[in-house]
Amino acid sequence: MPNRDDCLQLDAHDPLAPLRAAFELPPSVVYLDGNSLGARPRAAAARAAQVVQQEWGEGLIRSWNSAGWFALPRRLGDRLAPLIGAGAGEVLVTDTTSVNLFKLLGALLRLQHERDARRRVIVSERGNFPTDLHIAQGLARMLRQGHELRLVDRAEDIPAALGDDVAVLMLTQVDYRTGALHDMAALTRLAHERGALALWDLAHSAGALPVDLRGADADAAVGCTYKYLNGGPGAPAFLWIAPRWQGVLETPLSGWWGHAEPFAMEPQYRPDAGIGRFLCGTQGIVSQALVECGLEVFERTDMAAVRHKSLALTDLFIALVEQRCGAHPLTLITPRQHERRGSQVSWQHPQGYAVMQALIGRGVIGDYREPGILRFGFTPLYTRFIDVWDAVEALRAVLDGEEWKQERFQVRTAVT
Ligand SMILES: Cc1ncc(COP(=O)(O)O)c(C=O)c1O
Ligand SMILES: Nc1c(O)cccc1C(=O)C[C@H](N)C(=O)O
Repeated sequence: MPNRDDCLQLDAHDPLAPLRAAFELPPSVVYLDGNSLGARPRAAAARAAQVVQQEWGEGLIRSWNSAGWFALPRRLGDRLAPLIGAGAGEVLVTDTTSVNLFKLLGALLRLQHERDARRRVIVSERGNFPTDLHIAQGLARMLRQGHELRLVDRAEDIPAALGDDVAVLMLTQVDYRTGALHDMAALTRLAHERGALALWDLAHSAGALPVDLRGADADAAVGCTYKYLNGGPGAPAFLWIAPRWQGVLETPLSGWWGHAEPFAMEPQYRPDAGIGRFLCGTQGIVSQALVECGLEVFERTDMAAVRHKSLALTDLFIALVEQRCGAHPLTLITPRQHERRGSQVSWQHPQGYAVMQALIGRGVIGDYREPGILRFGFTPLYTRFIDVWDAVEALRAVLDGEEWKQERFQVRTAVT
């Protein structure tokens, strides 16, 4: 079993180690929550100042053209595309993940309705991130055509749920609670064999592991930029549409930014021929601009190297927790098999909330999800092997010393 010096050696030989300098991280903190909010790229502060002072302050309205503001959602989409196995002109950075889900699910349901109106079921997992399910529920209610959500409790039950009434299989590739990774290609193939379309949420996979949307033959996808892509709090999300559906799918949010000629100011909506039709209205440019700082860092490595380190970090974390905290009631809920694991590790503990607060009190930042889940995200661009060691030592101290029993660690905050 590795010791602290071994971890330092692993860092010394890590080809990704130099990338940590691209991020601002407090020296006293071990940050293991990049699966919720990624760390700040150092370049983001200067970029924000440039947008606010020069582009907005001096350029004023001219900056929509001269600073490329109007083109940002497409330009960022093209820059993000290689990370998710997409091509140029197939991705937009825009709106939120929830809103993009609404647009794409609405578009896919409409397409299926035209092909076979009996297909009115959306299949997903009960454990999917709540917003995905809420958006589907809201759409189904709004459409008033008898659409419904069919939820399975276990991934093994997905095939049986894909009956001939299914319109869309809507899944999140990496589960936000357990970190379990779906086989996107196999499930998409199965959906297609059954006549359904496949819509993927990449919130916990984009920037965390190699994603191949085209290779998997997926139909559409959404994802966040504020997690592993380090775009900043509330940074705009992204959406992808398969080449075969470009110019075919219609957005239910037909706003002027998606018009073929926004500045023709026509009263009649006429969609852009390509991905642009999935824009809706004016974008938050300060937030958009910062996404670029996160994407730039990925251009200094490749996703195979990121995945290699991610698995090494999560393997080490699992092994050390089992060895050094083995006397405590911690249950691993993340799959051990590499092909089934994203870039996070989750443990269930009867006092999970208080344990996480005590850990944060020691400067080791993960987060907590119901029921009783301690969640640790590993971002290979900036997480070191020594961070893994120090996090496990802090967890051991919290558990051995029963620090979590302190009153202050029982207080529930709004965001956990
Ligand atoms: C799988 C998944 N989808 C969507 C979201 C969030 O969507 P939004 O950015 O619209 O709040 C999250 C996390 O917040 C998530 O984990
Ligand atoms: N989107 C978040 C937010 O608005 C506030 C706090 C956390 C988040 C998150 O991203 C949570 C995250 N999607 C999760 O997996 O739980």
